[in-house]
Amino acid sequence: MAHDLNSRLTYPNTPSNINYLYDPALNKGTAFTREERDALGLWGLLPPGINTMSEQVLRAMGNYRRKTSDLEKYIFLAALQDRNQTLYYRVLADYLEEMMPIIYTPTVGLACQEYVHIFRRPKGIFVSSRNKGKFSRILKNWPNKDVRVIVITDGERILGLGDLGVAGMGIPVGKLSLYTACAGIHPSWCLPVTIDVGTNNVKLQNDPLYFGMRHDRIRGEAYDSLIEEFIMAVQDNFHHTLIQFEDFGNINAFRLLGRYRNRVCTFNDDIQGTASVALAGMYAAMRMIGGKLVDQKILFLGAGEAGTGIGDLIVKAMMDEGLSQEEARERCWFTDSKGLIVKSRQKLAAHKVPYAHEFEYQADFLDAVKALKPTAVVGVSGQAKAFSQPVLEEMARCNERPLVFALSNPTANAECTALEAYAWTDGRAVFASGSPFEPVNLRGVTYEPGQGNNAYIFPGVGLGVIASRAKHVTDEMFMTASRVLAGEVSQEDFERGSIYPPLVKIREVSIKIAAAVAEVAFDQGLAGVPRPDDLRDFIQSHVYEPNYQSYV
Ligand SMILES: O=C([O-])CC(=O)C(=O)O
Ligand SMILES: [Mg+2]
Repeated sequence: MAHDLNSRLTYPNTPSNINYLYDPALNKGTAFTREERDALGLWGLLPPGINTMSEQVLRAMGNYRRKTSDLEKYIFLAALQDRNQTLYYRVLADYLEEMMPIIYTPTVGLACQEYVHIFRRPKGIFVSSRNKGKFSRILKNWPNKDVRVIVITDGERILGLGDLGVAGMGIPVGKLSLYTACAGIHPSWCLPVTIDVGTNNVKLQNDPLYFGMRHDRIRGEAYDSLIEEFIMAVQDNFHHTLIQFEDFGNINAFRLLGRYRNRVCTFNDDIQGTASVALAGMYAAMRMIGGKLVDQKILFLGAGEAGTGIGDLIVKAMMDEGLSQEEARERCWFTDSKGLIVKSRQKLAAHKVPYAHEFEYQADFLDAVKALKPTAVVGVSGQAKAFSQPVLEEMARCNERPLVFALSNPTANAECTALEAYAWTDGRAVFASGSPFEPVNLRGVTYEPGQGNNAYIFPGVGLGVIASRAKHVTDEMFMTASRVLAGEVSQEDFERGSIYPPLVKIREVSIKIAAAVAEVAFDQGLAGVPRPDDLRDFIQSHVYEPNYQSYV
């Protein structure tokens, strides 16, 4: 079956000779064999010599490393994806650690900010307020009919960078590259989507090169009906398609998740994927330093999607360990832009209410840390440097091993750097960040903290859901993914200061997560296929390897 998948021709019609060179899904460049050149009429359209894929990788890497800025590297890889998809995924698979910070956070953030300036070719599908009533027809314009996973954004909250309108498209594109690179989801199954409902970013609206809708963001019923139309258009056109919501604003994200999670196959990565990777970090930290999850007192900086998502999943995990919901919630505390969330605060958004405890209000984060003495601080605010020296020193004063998760993205938005986390806690912090940091050397000790990024979660969860054809994506699937991920962290990882496995293992880990998630789908009666005898084999049979197919 694996062979079938990897040798499958994805072209809908019979391609002409030139399509073999210009369709990125078909192109092999100088690697077309003699026999293929004979059969497809390619002689003369290529230099006469024939390269192996390894030689092509060598050339691509030479060109990649010649680029002197990260943005240029991003543009190079985007162009490689546009011309030779197989080689692009080969290079990603072979050099994932090196390329992850380019195709993903932090550089993808910069690429979105510069999107309308660096734009070459469109990737994915754009629907906008202009196309209202025609979404289903627009999806028919997409050449691949077997779409299994969509990542959609409306560009309102791109990483910690805010409203980037249609320029948010870089995010679905990047996430789906990771679906293929990390979990071997076939590229032809992947569809990035941006729904352009306008932007409130005045700078973009006034940029002469901006090519999104220049009106303010549509809100209320008009907005909801565009989303509804899109969700229905997906059901009309494709079967069993997972829809991942990405980087929507808080004002919409929770409501949409609530509305669709039991109707279609969907999840919100910023709420649920981030929650799952953070919970995995907590589980791994408990293995590393001893202690129990239920004994933690967690203070979140930021009460948006990530914060609430993490809080809710941690509460479930604590309930698994015997606490009541009430008791579990009492171990999670939140601050937002107005300070500590407590009972006496007026007009709290619905998702914050369960965490409004009886306590003295604190306007300032440092004061909240001093008053509460948390065992963990989790930064999900997008506010660079909010874990200041006094905050981290206070954490180190009341904890032998304070947990410090600076999860905001990209790197420049992290609540503290790795160096700050170690330097201001005498090297005792258990640190994780959403975006990558270089290893830190402090007084002769080297720390290589892990990346607590949802990239460890969504590709594997997605593969498990796609393979099992699960009807819905459940919290149990994310909790299972957290346990599997935490279990993959080795003693060696702990010794270098990491509570996540190294990125080189991400493919192997994603496949384990996928098998465990599929198991949950079968156990919960949500699967759309019969339970296979060997789950591992079954998952493996859905995994794409970036090798050239033979055309003769
Ligand atoms: O994309 C990432 O690196 C993680 C994420 O979902 C976000 O920050 O919005
Ligand atoms: Mg996101």
